Amino acid sequence: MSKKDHVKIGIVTVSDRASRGEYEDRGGPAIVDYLSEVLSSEWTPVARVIPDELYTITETLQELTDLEQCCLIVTTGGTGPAKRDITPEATLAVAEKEMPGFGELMRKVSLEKVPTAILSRQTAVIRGGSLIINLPGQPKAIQECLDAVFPAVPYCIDLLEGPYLETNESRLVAFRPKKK
Ligand SMILES: Nc1ncnc2c1ncn2[C@@H]1O[C@H](COP(=O)(O)OP(=O)(O)OP(=O)(O)O)[C@@H](O)[C@H]1O
Ligand SMILES: Nc1nc2c(c(=O)[nH]1)N[C@H]1C(S)=C(S)[C@@H](COP(=O)(O)O)O[C@H]1N2
Repeated sequence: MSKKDHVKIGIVTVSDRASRGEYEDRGGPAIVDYLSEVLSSEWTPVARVIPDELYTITETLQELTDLEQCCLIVTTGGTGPAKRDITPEATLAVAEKEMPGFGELMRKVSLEKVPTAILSRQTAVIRGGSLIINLPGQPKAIQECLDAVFPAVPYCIDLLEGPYLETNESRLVAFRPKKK
């Protein structure tokens, strides 16, 4: 089976309360909806809802990269300053390379929406063939952040020698400096 036939995208909700069932997870489904709208090529979500525990987050990210071989993993939640917010630390703990431009751009565009955007320490990293992107927990932050960075995501995955992601160009145009 070629990589193109089996494109997996990891979706990780990091929330104590959603993982305990105290509220319904709206973050994971919002990421699935976003990707379904933007991507025209086929893909399969691999979703997890986990608590804000360092070991659980690193273990989940390792599973989705090393075992599931997801080309892209999007996390939501746990990026703020509160004691239990440790998603960026867990992401950096499994990283081979940090991609600081993602966090910089997402905070810049988010600041046009909310003054508290600077409270998110969200980042992005590379591990093996996976790009991991952190998003804040507020479900509305998902589209706000992904619209800004997603044009660069398919080319980043090309550079990782992953699958060729295609987008619905009426919704979002992927920028590829070098055409296939
Ligand atoms: N998965 C989710 N589904 C729905 N709403 C969410 C989700 N995650 C976060 N939120 C909302 O966004 C707010 C900020 O998210 P944050 O990640 O800081 O959560 P929190 O307040 O630390 O608590 P928890 O980890 O229990 O979700 C939450 O208080 C909640 O109202
Ligand atoms: N686009 C966007 N970014 C945002 C927000 C938002 O509503 N929209 N919320 C901010 C708030 S209030 C916090 S505390 C931080 C961290 O959120 P998290 O701990 O839920 O990840 O993200 C910030 N970034």
